[in-house]
Amino acid sequence: MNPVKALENHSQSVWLDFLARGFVAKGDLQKLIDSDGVKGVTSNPSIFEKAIGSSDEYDGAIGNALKKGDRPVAELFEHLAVEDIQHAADVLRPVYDQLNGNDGFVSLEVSPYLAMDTKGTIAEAERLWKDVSRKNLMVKVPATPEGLPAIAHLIGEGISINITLLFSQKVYVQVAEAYLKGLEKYVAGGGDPSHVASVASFFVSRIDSAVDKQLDEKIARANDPTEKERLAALKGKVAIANAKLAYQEYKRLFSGPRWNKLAAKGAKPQRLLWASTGTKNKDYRDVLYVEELIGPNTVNTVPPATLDAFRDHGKVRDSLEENVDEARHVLAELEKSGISLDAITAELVKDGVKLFADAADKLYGAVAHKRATVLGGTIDRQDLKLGSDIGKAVETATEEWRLSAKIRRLWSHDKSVWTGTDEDRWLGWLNSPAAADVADYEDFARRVKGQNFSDAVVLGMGGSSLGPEVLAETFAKKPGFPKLHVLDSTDPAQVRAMEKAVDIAKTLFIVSSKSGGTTEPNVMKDYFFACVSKAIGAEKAGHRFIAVTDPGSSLEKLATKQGFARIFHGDPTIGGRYSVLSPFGLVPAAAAGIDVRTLIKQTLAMVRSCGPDVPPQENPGVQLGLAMGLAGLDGRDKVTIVSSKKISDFGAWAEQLIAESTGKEGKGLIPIDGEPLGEPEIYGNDRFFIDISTEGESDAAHEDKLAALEKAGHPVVRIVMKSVDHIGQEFFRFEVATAVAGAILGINPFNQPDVEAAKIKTRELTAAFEKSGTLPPEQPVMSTAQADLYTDQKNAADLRKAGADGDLSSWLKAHLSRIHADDYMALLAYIERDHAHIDTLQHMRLEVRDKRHVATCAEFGPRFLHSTGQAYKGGPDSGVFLQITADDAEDVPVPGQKASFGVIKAAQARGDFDVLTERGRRALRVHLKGDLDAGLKMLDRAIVEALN
Ligand SMILES: O=P(O)(O)OC[C@H]1O[C@](O)(CO)[C@@H](O)[C@@H]1O
Ligand SMILES: O=C[C@H](O)[C@H](O)COP(=O)(O)O
Repeated sequence: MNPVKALENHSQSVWLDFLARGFVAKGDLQKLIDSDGVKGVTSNPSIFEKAIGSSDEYDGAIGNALKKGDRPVAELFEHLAVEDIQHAADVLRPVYDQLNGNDGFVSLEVSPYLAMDTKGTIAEAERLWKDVSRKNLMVKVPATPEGLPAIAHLIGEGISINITLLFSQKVYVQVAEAYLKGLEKYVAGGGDPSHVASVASFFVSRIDSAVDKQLDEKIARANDPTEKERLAALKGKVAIANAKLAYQEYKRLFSGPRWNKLAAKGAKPQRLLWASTGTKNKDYRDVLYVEELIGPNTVNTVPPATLDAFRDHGKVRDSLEENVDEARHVLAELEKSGISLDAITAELVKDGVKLFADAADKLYGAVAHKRATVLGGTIDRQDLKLGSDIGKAVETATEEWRLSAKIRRLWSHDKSVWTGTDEDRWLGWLNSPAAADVADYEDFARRVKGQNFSDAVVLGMGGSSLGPEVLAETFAKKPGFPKLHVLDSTDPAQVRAMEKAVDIAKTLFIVSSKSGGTTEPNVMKDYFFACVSKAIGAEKAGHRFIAVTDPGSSLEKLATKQGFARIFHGDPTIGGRYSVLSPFGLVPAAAAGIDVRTLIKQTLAMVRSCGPDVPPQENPGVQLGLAMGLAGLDGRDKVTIVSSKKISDFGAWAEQLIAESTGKEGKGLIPIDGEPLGEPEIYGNDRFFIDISTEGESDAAHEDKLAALEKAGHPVVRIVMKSVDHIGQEFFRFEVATAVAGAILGINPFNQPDVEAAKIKTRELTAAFEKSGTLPPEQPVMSTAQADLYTDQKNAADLRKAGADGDLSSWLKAHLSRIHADDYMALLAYIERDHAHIDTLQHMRLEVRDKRHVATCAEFGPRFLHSTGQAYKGGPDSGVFLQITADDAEDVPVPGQKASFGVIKAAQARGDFDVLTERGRRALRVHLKGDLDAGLKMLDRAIVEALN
């Protein structure tokens, strides 16, 4: 008789420790049921990894599943696994029915990532039970300390459970106890226990592998030949002895009054299942762990090779209760040898969880890769060319992130990914795209359209303005919708320019401030509220205003009082710079007629690509973040963003995200936005390039330049967006990347401690103004008819030492001579941000870059204060700053207060400058007098001269 089939005569069931789609579909499982009497199937993450991850068997199924809609990688895997388990369960169903539900089971394991999470295990097991929806399913739960209560709970709900990763007799008793407790609860609740089944998967061969290793070490060290022999005699014996004794416990546990009471109600004993029965040591018989463990009411789940071997040459006898005393002796001998089986089994549980988690990582990585391949251009491409040093560092960190589950921890709001301060409170952005109330945005958009507004103006700063600005600059005006503008300045000329650019009587104002307390949006609101009141009457003015603010803010109160048309609430667990995919970006988007539904849909593809279930290696956000962070630690901390024409404003948003998030505690990344791409010679070794464009935009000349940079040893990241409609994908990718880079740099990427310092100084100055009507006097270090120069004593002394004397040129020369390799130079201009001024500043910065081979920034105040300003003050001390202020040709009053826009701007510039110099930064302020354009030209010439 077929030895496998013969096991039936010994009341032992054989299950198959294997599963694959084709194997079931082609009828191979059925054949084993028919010929060998196989009565069940077990799966585990390693089995699925081999089936799905290491073959192309499932590629078609993955493609089909994705045709019905994209989904997270874990869900995609689960979809395939559930289908496989259902197919196998259906093939085994006749066995189940024939044996009255006593056999014919298929097992599916909960995620190994949940092995230390009771609640998570319960939720997942319940979900799998429901999704598979087959009576002959067993959900596998590990026998970890956290798994045990989950087992009792799930059995208590009538769910059949296979307890896995069980190695020790002591834990086995706890497992049986959990089963009994669960059954008692189920029965007490009126459940019929005859529908509940359970097996305790007692692992065998892994024990021998671990014990033999220690025995071999002891044998090698022992001098006494008798001792060597005694130790050698234990090899290959312990696992079987351990299992035999567990079976004795089984007999005890499933007899006696407590059990009889349950049995009387129809409960089935929880059978011991011998798992891990494939022989690992080639010196042992390949059927060892089957032959020696044959006994009634047990199961042996065997891998296909062991099944074949046993069919071929297995010997069947009732072996399980043979030599039980000998088994005790083997374990006592082991103890005597100083080898602790308890320690080994405890280690094996941990190791088992890790092995299955490793397999799951590999599996999820493979599924993520297949998903990305099927979706193709739906997900924006990213190509990292990092060079060997940074490349290797990223590889090492990728493995470290995988091993320490950091991306899953990041998604589960674990602050220990960063500094352990309060980062867990600032992660709402991870879910904001999925949580977006698209229907509400669409309704809002319809209402806006219905009112025939000519313009919509966002009044806000930093995170509240830069995202909307990217949208306004990237998307063309939509027919029927207002043109979107953004105002983020206190410069009087800029405020007036906006007033002139729009038709006040037909404009919608969106006042955006998370805190509600930021000075700029409040004064801008006061100004335009007065303008609108004048144009259409005070009582109607509120109808033209919308507020976007966090619940309970002062802005919300004011908006309610002034009768704003609508108040959208932000999420207080999202910081400003991470808020673009929340109402702060989506309200302006909807107002401008941008298709929010499509924007969110496209974004979610990247959210899934960066998900907790996508291992670091395949996770584009993690890869970019590791590269940015590690390059930064390697001295390449100038993240140079090269945005193509169609998304030219993207860098302005990314700049805030990167600088305000990472630039603190003397560390951080300095984003460089707006420098056109140059030849390799003009760059120092402190650069990290990110080239971002939409498909088809790049040309050969641009590609050659990037290739030359790569060749010169600069790390270059290329991101190609399918179209501008994918902008949300880039917002999300960069948010994840920045959070990851923050972890690498060891800072809290969600606070902005140094911005506050400048705000305090500004408040002091404006308060002084409100009292006295003037700002406190200041003393220039040099004064001419065209310009005054200001700085603190320390800077002045240093500059004088470096040759600064009576003229502007000498001061500038001295200042610019302080720029050294790997420094950056930043122009901080508190003037109107218009095309002409942007061009002038560009000319100045490029002169500095090309002559000094350093990174440059051209920023406008006060907007950069809410953006890169954090890094300039709190980041690495490698900045050389030239602040530019000017007389305002025309000042603009702020209704209801003494301080005008011009005064506020002046106070902001001084507050900023004071903090820079207090922090010992190299800073000089030039105040241009008279005509601004003439002054700028003069300064431009002076800079060129100073550089030559
Ligand atoms: O939305 P709020 O609260 O007005 O803040 C605007 C900006 O100011 C900052 O807090 C910095 O000052 C940014 O982080 C933020 O995006
Ligand atoms: O339930 C089955 C177990 O997961 C399997 O038997 C483990 O076997 P291994 O030790 O060969 O990995």
